[in-house]
Amino acid sequence: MRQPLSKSFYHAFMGIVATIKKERNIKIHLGFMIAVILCGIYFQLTKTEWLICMVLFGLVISLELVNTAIEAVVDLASPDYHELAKLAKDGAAGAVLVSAIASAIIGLAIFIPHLLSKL
Ligand SMILES: Nc1ncnc2c1ncn2[C@@H]1O[C@H](COP(=O)(O)OP(=O)(O)OP(=O)(O)O)[C@@H](O)[C@H]1O
Repeated sequence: MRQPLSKSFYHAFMGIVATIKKERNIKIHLGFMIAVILCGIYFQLTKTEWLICMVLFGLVISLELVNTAIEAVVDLASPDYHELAKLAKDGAAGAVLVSAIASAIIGLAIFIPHLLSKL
């Protein structure tokens, strides 16, 4: 059944809120995000650098939301140990890890030159 667009947005927003409440990892990512924004303001990042940061924030947070959704579905479908459940959970967690490592490397490439220019 189709639901109004405003209701879809409401459910999507509540999904984000529920994940933030439930998952420790997304809180850590949000903490890093706030730290990067504060550092970005301090170092006066260029427009392109801000856009790159925004894409990376979106990527990591989105993957964390998908990871939590996969964990919930796996717990529902396979409460007992199963190799496929393990593959699904570990693969989803791996996707978050890959995006976080890539973001950290790109973040360092953006911030280190700004840091050096201040010395
Ligand atoms: N039903 C299952 N079958 C097989 N392995 C599982 C199952 N549930 C969890 N695991 C294994 O245990 C690991 C931890 O899962 P668990 O659900 O306890 O934590 P998590 O919710 O994935 O972790 P976090 O909340 O920190 O992201 C998984 O990555 C997976 O390797």
